[in-house]
Amino acid sequence: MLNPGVDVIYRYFPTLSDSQRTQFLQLGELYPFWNAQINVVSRKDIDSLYLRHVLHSLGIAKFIGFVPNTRILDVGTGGGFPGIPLAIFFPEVHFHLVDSIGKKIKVVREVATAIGLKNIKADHIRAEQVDRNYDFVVSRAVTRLADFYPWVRNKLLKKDQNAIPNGILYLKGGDLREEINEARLPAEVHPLSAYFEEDFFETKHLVYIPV
Ligand SMILES: C[S@@+](CC[C@H](N)C(=O)[O-])C[C@H]1O[C@@H](n2cnc3c(N)ncnc32)[C@H](O)[C@@H]1O
Repeated sequence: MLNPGVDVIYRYFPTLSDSQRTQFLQLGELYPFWNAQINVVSRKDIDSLYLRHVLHSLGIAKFIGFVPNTRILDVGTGGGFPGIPLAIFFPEVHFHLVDSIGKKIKVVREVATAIGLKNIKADHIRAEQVDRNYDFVVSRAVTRLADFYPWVRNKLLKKDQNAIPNGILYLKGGDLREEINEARLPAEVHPLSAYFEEDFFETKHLVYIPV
């Protein structure tokens, strides 16, 4: 099957504005360009950018519609996933993208500047060193939940302003039971196959941990 292009994003999110559609379209040129210089997405995956990276990141937007001025930390964002697709989707929400590898943050900044994203700040810093507070922490494929949770549990604001309590929204593949049991957390697991019909999502989940 041919790898889907930006149309897969337009199809699952039919109410995007013209400027959002343009921004998503621009990602299709920017990521192959930057990825050839600084590896942020596995090279075999770059042809499936929209399905495996952009749409996957937007699984979070199917689960929750953040209210304006929500503050979100993306831990271990790499080249900007899930933070950049979410920042395009939620232009009135503030995103802080961090990664411990500086050259990945360079790619995030270059992409954000090129598409005119104003609602993100990207910093080369380890998650453990971030000293601000947020409504939600988002992340994809960084480390096991048992290790991840201690990095971020003190960074969540007590006061909720969204439809669900503040917490962690973690995109994960594979069998999660062992990991969730190990972390001993009150995690909810939401299969992304409930939102997206492509085979890729059969094994993909969104883990929500209210804090
Ligand atoms: C497998 S990559 C995933 C990148 C991105 N989230 C994605 O899904 O494409 C994991 C990333 O987490 C970053 N990372 C690992 N530990 C970190 C920490 N303690 N603080 C910040 N970033 C970290 C790594 O530098 C790497 O870029």
